[in-house]
Amino acid sequence: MKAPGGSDAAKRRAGEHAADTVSDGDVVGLGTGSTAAHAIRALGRAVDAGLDVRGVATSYAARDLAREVGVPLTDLAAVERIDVAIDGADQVSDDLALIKGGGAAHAREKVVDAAADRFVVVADPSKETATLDRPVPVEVLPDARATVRRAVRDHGGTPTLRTAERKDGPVVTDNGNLVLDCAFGPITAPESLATDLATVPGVVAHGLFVGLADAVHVGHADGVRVRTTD
Ligand SMILES: O=C[C@H](O)[C@H](O)[C@H](O)COP(=O)(O)O
Repeated sequence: MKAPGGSDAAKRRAGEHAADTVSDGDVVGLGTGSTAAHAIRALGRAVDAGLDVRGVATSYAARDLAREVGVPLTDLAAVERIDVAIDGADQVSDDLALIKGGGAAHAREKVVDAAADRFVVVADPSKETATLDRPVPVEVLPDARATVRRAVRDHGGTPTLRTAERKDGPVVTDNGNLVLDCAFGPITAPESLATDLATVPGVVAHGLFVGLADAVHVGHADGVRVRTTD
């Protein structure tokens, strides 16, 4: 479930600004979505100009784009740590908690973003909010969808199975699983909800990213504002 789109120019400024922080020799987590795509394209140009990096893709889409623009890739399964991850978000709260997974890529994104020494979020101002309140994407094992639905309701949420737009039936993730978009209203305690959802059997990964982001680069008409937790 995608957030209503912000300005592409703002996304591009944020993506390019974050790509500029990558150093020679870095292993770089390549996020998914329209904002992270600008960072991948900027990295491709930097590689053309001589930057030596290896990318770790968070989805088929990120991998295909990296190949297209010439960012050399390594496998997620082959790396133990990542120098910097650059990734988008569907919502960013005042204290840099995130909702991710609008493109159903949050399971691999969480592995990559959490493994990064520096996790940089790229966003446009439409993603900023005081309190997270969008539905939380929850990737589930297909056979666990009914039991997970019940558990989400027990935690006060309203789950909706994500359906595909140009295919009949549900969205199937890059990992072969399904996604429940779970509405909780305003999320005043994201850390405890994150723990509750992570412990439900059958949940592969959810889209609440709490305490992971080191910085958020927000693109504006006149430049980029960098937000940190400090
Ligand atoms: O699953 C998708 C990801 O979490 C994206 O990073 C997120 O949906 C933001 O995408 P966009 O930059 O296109 O708004």
